[in-house]
Amino acid sequence: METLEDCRVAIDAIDDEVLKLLNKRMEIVKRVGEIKKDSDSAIYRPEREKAIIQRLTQNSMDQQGLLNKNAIEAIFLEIFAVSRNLELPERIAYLGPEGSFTHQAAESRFGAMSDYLSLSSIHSVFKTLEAKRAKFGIVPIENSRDGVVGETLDLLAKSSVKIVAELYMPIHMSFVTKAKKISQITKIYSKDKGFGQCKEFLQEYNLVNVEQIPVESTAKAAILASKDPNAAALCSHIAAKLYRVPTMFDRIEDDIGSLTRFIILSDFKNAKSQDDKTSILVRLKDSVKAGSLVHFLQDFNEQNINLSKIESRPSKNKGGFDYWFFIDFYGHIDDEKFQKVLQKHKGEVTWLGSYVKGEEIEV
Ligand SMILES: C=C(O[C@@H]1C=C(C(=O)O)C=C[C@H]1O)C(=O)O
Repeated sequence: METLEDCRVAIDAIDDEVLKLLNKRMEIVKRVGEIKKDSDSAIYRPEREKAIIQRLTQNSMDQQGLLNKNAIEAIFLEIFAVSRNLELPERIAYLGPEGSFTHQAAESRFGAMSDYLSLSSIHSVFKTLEAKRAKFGIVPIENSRDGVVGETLDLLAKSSVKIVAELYMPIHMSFVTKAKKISQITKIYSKDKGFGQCKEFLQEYNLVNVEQIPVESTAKAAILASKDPNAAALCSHIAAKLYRVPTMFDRIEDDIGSLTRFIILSDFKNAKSQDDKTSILVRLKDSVKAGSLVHFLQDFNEQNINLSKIESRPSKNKGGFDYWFFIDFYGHIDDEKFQKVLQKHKGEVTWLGSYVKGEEIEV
């Protein structure tokens, strides 16, 4: 294969094969959809998707192929999304506006072709799921730098919707503008936190004296920058793409390692996998009595269950100081050892979801 033309002929032939195989795959996917419909089971099976990616990554390594895990994930997550839509199109509600980081997280899981619903608050995402106006919801739950999103925890405590998956996404900020030169920029839009996250960049590029205008979201900032050739925005790259504002600098955040954990909400229970996490809400009968939390945690310890997180929140139920605990642990709600703990704490534990342990996704 010496010439460009030869290579292109070979690529075309391979693409024809790939397409044939994809169509063959989709025929089987349709049958899976019918089987699931007959048995009334969930379309989205994150544990199966994760197992496929792991198997293919291993295959690729064994074959010494050029595709690494990130590349395989990028291709196959899109294939899964198209497959699920073929089985049954299901709407996904997310914390908007379009171009928000949550939108980016949603697209990374549900692909570009799904039926999305942008909502203006976390509360509306929960309400929409409860009213069955969408099958899935996606909201942020914590950031590695800023801590938990209190509204999400409080709504999980009240709502019947369950966590069915989690994912961790690096939060990268871009400096976007229609201006040709940095010196032409007279104002910068972003969310207040956006300015806070990019202080060093603004200093380095002598932009601290340029007018900074805080707006409701980084996506709104991108919209405003798209309308003014002398304005810039600090926003996500998806917002820049969506509102067609060219990126001047990428990854301008001060803290490169900042990750946000997002949860995917729905109304079903996942089957067990090899690598699960479970979230529960614990309302101890006497949360402030010395030792009551210690005793509760000791029961986990005795069963050899490892916790990944514990967070206390004011219950907002009583006048004084009364706390609830949000606990994440490794395992599934149906594990025998967790059922043993549950037996001892009847009435104190609410199950919030069991799901495959999430990984950091590349964006
Ligand atoms: C096809 C299925 O449904 C969905 C799509 C998958 C796929 O395209 O491979 C895998 C898991 C499910 O989220 C299935 O459950 O096997």
